[in-house]
Amino acid sequence: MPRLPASTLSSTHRRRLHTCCRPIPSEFADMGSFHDMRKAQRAQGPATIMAIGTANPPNLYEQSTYPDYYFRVTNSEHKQDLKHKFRRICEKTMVKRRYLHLTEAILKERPKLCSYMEPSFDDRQEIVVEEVPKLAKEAAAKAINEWGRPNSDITHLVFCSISGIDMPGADYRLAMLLGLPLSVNRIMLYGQACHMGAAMLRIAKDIAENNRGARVLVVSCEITVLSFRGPDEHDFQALAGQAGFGDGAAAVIVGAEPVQGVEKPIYKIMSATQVTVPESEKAVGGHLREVGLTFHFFNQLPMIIADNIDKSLSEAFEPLGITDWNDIFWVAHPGNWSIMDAIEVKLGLQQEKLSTARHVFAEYGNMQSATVYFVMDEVRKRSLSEGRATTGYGLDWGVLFGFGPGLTIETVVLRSVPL
Ligand SMILES: CC(C)(COP(=O)(O)OP(=O)(O)OC[C@H]1O[C@@H](n2cnc3c(N)ncnc32)[C@H](O)[C@@H]1OP(=O)(O)O)[C@@H](O)C(=O)NCCC(=O)NCCSC(=O)CC(=O)O
Repeated sequence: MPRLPASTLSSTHRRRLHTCCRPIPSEFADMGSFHDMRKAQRAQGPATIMAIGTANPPNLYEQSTYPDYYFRVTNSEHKQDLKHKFRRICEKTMVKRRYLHLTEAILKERPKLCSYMEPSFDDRQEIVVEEVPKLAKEAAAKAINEWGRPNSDITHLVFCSISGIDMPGADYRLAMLLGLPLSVNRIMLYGQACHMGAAMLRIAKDIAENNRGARVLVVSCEITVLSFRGPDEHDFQALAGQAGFGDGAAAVIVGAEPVQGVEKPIYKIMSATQVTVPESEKAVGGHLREVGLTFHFFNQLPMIIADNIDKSLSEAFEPLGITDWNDIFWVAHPGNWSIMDAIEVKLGLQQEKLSTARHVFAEYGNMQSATVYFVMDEVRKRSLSEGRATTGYGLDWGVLFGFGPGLTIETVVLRSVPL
């Protein structure tokens, strides 16, 4: 199995890499110490993000011309009033452009996807089972390339996608496409939504800190093929979904105790928590049926999120004595423009705090769980290009914030590193 050259790793690192996720070595049995065995299995430092990669399908759609495209390909040109309404909705989103897997050519081959509610699950499923692992591979390969170590050093894979459920799953297909070792420990999370970007960091943190030497490849891939559908004048929510969601994949590599001179920390994950907001089950969600995935949300979603974010932040930052949310850098899942407006007003945030989230949303749309990794990538790149002192726009502490069906709120506390 190819590994880093022996000269690159100290003997301590070599020992750590080899103890990860393997049966307890016999030397510990002789020690007779349960405590020492447990200590040896765990990492000493915090989980650290060491690489980020992103990818999109090649088909770019400008929002300004999307209503014309959408009504043409769905054979809905006769619904001119609805098209005008859709144009206004598209403008309201503030999205400028999006990448989508579906093209006119694909839709011609699969016309059921263009109807409003024709049973079409098989057509949709055939696409996503093939395409989700492929786009995920592009993002993962970029992250692994930045990381600088061989694929064979990945010990865990945590993968999420709303779509593509199959057996063996998209995690298996991705592992094969990347040539990951057969010993890699895989977790596949299907059918969740936007909060999973943050939730997977919570999972990766637990894995990295509890398995010395673990290197976790975290991957998100969202393709909107399950939810694409033609317009209907009585379904505003479906129309709003067609206007705002985009396709994208992202990957990060997480591990504790980075190998000096080989692995380059970007952010340390200091804590990660999830909370479910009571009586908010219908605030945002979806249903997977023969017609594909339908999407639902309350118009009050921005206020529900804004009303609940302060409590999560206070609990997360209380140990650090931070109470002013302008003192931290922000890696936020944007959701939609009104959600960011509501958060900004409620917390009294300076406009620059969510400007990176707004930029990603405008350039790509809502890529659900992948979006927050695009924002994280942009924050560290802008921090570098603007000559800031740290990967967090010069600040030490930051929040990676996500929300999704439940209503589920995820709060991840990040520590930046010096640039
Ligand atoms: C569609 C929107 C741009 C609308 O924004 P606004 O509400 O500010 O705009 P607005 O009030 O002026 O409404 C624009 C047009 O839509 C109409 N409209 C608004 N609400 C309506 C409703 N409930 N039913 C019918 N029509 C409605 C208005 O009358 C108007 O039409 P007219 O012009 O004819 O008067 C926004 O809601 C949006 O971006 N939604 C995208 C979906 C979404 O909310 N995603 C959340 C992501 S959740 C997430 O990220 C987590 C996850 O999914 O897990």
